[in-house]
Amino acid sequence: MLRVTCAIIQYKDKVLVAQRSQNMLLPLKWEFPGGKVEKGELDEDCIVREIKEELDLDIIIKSRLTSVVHHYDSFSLELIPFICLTDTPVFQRREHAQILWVEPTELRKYDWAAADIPIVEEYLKLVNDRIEE
Ligand SMILES: Nc1nc2c([nH]c(=O)n2[C@@H]2O[C@H](COP(=O)(O)OP(=O)(O)OP(=O)(O)O)[C@@H](O)[C@H]2O)c(=O)[nH]1
Repeated sequence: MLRVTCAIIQYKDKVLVAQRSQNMLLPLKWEFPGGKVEKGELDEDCIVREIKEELDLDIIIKSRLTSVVHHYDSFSLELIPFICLTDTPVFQRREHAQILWVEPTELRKYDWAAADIPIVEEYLKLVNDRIEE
């Protein structure tokens, strides 16, 4: 099965969300940036590489969330999410239609790729648990 990593990148109180471009698979759906794990590559190395390639952003990995197996009509994937940190909000937009820093409370507004929905929910639960502590 296709292994894909994605990053919930945090900067201060915001997280980065990206809209796939019209000519990508799942056009105009929102996702967390990332990409396919290469042969022999560690998931952790993949996400750091993809974020550097797609956004020219340096990240450090904070934690890993639960992987999601999802079956789209034309392919299946395992999506492996990481919570990551960066120390600058400045990124390059190289592949996506839009990339935005948003408040976690806004995350549910976006038209997510279906595989990302459980990841958004797990992340929101973590953020909310932290606020209630
Ligand atoms: N990056 C990313 N891909 C996702 C997410 N959710 C999701 O279903 N996908 C799907 O996972 C697949 C691989 O993602 P990708 O196109 O970013 O991978 P990549 O950069 O390595 O592709 P490339 O072969 O064009 O270089 C895509 O079909 C995409 O639709 C997500 O949150 N982030």
